[in-house]
Order: sequence, then structure tokens, then C-alpha cells
Amino acid sequence: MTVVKALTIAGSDSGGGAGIQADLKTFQELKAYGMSVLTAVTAQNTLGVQGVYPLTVSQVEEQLDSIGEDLKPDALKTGMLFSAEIIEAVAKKIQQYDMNNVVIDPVMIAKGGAKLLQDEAIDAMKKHLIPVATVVTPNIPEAEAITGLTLNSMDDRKEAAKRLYHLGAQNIIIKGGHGEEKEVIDLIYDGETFTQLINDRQITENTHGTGCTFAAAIAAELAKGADSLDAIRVAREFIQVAIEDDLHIGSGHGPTNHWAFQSRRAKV
Ligand SMILES: Nc1ncnc2c1ncn2[C@@H]1O[C@H](COP(=O)(O)OP(=O)(O)O)[C@@H](O)[C@H]1O
Ligand SMILES: Cc1ncc(COP(=O)(O)OP(=O)(O)O)c(N)n1
Repeated sequence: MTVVKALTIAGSDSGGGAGIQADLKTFQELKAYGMSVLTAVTAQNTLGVQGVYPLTVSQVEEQLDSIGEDLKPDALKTGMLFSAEIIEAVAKKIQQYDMNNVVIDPVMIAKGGAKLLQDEAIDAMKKHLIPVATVVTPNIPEAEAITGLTLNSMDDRKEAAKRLYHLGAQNIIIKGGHGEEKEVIDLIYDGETFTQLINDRQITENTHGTGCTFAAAIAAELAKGADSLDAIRVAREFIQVAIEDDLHIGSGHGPTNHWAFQSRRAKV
């Protein structure tokens, strides 16, 4: 049996809907062996984020060394990185251990408004992390923060994607969850071609962790050898059914259903 290995470098969500918990659940569902490097602990539930506790740079580096020296991942994704210092350390270790298939989810703010990245870390993200990205997955506010543009139209999103490409990412996907359209439009750019993935927008409160889950699914598919566009298409299907078959747990923004994708396949 060939085992593919996927790594998440992210924060912990005690509520289990986002962060490393969402990533590991997604890796498992997509049949990739999951590994994790923790960058921060959050006290969090469906109502919001009650506490944020970053790890030290050396604690993050030591975990990356443990992985790099023994368990080379076939793909990795980054999530909450919190500070410029952690971003720089992560970018250095990705290069030192020659890690490929790198999905960068530039997590900045949780849905409830809590800051998961310090403002001054955005420059480090642009300088150190986006240049090593196989795929970068900003939502609309994150794309605005990175590019300095205001994204009111699809043409604005295309311009932002071009700027992210010029920062060094190989593939850009500007996610449409925060868009105004009736449908959800995720815009992909590979330096030559724009592709739009258009899906039904679900009217639900239960979208906690959508970005983490989506990026983790891309990483799992890249680990299995898919090209970037195919990996994004599978991840899009994974997140759509995870939102459609939501679990209704907690009294705020509930998590998505990480087993919906496999449950539906089993029924076919
Ligand atoms: N209400 C929704 N219905 C269907 N798909 C959604 C919905 N909200 C988000 N998505 C999808 O979930 C993924 C994450 O998008 P988004 O919510 O924009 O990111 P983030 O969680 O980082 O803010 C994207 O593929 C997006 O299209
Ligand atoms: C620990 C941790 N990491 C990331 C997030 C943000 O996750 P995201 O998928 O963008 O979902 P929302 O927070 O927007 O629901 C998080 N909340 N916690």
C-alpha cells in the first residue's frame, strides 16, 4: 500500500471546527496520513475565540525539524501562523527540508472577528511565504489586506490574483464565501488562465472552518499526485457537501461536516 503524508502547520481550535483539527479530519477523509505542527493554541467554540496563545518560534522550529528529519510530507498546508517571526521560521524550514506542494491559507481573522495574525505580519507573509506557495487561498478580505486593493468586482479580484502571482505564488484561488453574489464564485489564476468555480451558496450559519477545510483538502489531493486545478476541484466538492450536510452543533457558527464527502460517495 502506498501511503501519502500531508502536514498541517496551524493553530489548534478547541472546538474542532477549524485549525489543525479540521485539517487532520480532512486529511483522514481524503486518505492522506495526517501530521501536524502546532503554532498556537486557541480557546474557541462556535460562539467565538476566547483566548489566543502562540507557541514560541523555537517550539515551532523543533516540531518542523522532527517532521523534516524523518517524515517528509508529500504536501503541506499552513493556517494560523500568528506572527512575522513564526512565518519566517516556517518559510525557512519549508526550504531547508525541500518540502513541495505547499498550500498557503493566509488566515488573518476568525469569523467572530478575533485576530489570528498580527497586522505587522502581513509583510512577512508577502515576502517569505507567498513566494513558496504552490497554491495560495485567500478569502476576499485577506486578498484585500495582502494586495492593498478594494475588491468590489470580479475584475478587481482578477487584478488581485495577478498581484499575488507576481509575489511568487504558482496558483491563486480567491475564495468567494465573503462575496456578494447569489452563488459562490471561487476565482483561480495560474499565471495564464482564469477559471471560475461557481457553486450554490448555502444559507447557513454553519460555515466555521470552511477555509481551513478547503485548503487541507487541496493539500491532501496534491499529496496524492493531483495537479493544482484537479486538487482544487475535488476540494471544492469536499467543502460544498461539508456545508450542505452541516451538523448543527453548538449555538453559534457551527462546523462543517467532514465526513459528508465520503458518506455521499458510499451511497452512490
Ligand atoms: N455559504 C456558502 N455556500 C457554499 N460554499 C461556501 C459558502 N461559504 C463559503 N463557501 C466555500 O467555502 C470555501 C471557503 O471560502 P470562504 O468562506 O470565502 O473562506 P474563509 O473560511 O477563509 O473565510 C470556498 O470554496 C467557498 O466557495
Ligand atoms: C485555530 C484557527 N485557525 C484558523 C481559523 C480560521 O478558520 P477559517 O477556516 O477561516 O474559518 P472561520 O474562522 O472563518 O470560521 C480559526 N478560526 N481558528
